[in-house]
Amino acid sequence: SYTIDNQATVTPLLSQMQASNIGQTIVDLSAFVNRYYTTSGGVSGSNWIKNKWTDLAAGRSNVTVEQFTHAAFPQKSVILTIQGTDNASEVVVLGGHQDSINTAGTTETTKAPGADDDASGIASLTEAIRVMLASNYQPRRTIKFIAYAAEEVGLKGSAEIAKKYKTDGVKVVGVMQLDMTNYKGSAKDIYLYTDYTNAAQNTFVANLISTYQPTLTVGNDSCGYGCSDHASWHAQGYPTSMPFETTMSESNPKIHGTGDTYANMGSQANHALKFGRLAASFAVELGSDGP
Ligand SMILES: N[C@H](Cc1ccc(I)cc1)C(=O)NO
Ligand SMILES: [Zn+2]
Ligand SMILES: [Zn+2]
Repeated sequence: SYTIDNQATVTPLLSQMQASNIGQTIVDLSAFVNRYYTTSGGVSGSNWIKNKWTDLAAGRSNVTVEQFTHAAFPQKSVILTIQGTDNASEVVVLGGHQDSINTAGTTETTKAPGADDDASGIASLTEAIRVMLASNYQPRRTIKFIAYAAEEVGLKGSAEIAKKYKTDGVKVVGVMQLDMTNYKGSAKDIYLYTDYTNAAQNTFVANLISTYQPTLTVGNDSCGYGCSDHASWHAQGYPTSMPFETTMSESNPKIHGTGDTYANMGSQANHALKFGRLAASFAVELGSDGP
């Protein structure tokens, strides 16, 4: 039962979140020549996220940041864990992918800034992490933020992690995927994708938006294939949601090339802020539930 009853905690967090911080993270991540899963840029991008999230976690005894080593490629996923208190065995997952790609072929020197796809998602999550940790928020459930490696080449990072969690019997109660959050290409603000996701959780996400961001408009659409890392978790039977920046037909035409830049999104992160706020409300409302 998806109750929304943590307004006293969530509302102040959302007001502390700033588009400028999200924009800076997009700029920093898209400064790597690329973040491809097999290049030095991909390895460096992973280390950048690890260091950034470690800085945010400083001084918090119940917060850890680790890199997940993948068997088949060098780029590591990054996992920040906020350990729960009295319901810690139940886990809430929020993710985005850190890798970028240039469909012309991505070598050591090929430009693939990946500002929207998916530095924007990582940046939205990072701002949610910042305010949650700065406010010393203590969840009852365990909350995990994950920057997946190797999404562009077949959801490889998330597939390995989701399979491991299933094998280990981890009770993941909900997953949110943020992949592309800053290109405002459609009429409505947030589109909840209906395939490879969970309908009941999607209704909860829509209710989070109407409760905490009532001026925003919500639509639905579908990808028709496993279009991001939520599909890896869905395959393992976990409930997922993917709030997306546009309809499928109006998606960002610049992705997977040299033009996916912060400048080409107007050098502002106002759209991504909506998704960061949605991520924070999802994390706190689900994270605050007891056993
Ligand atoms: N396939 C996805 C991009 C993508 C995802 C959803 C929609 I709608 C349009 C485009 C991808 O490249 N993820 O990194
Ligand atoms: Zn992509
Ligand atoms: Zn993507």
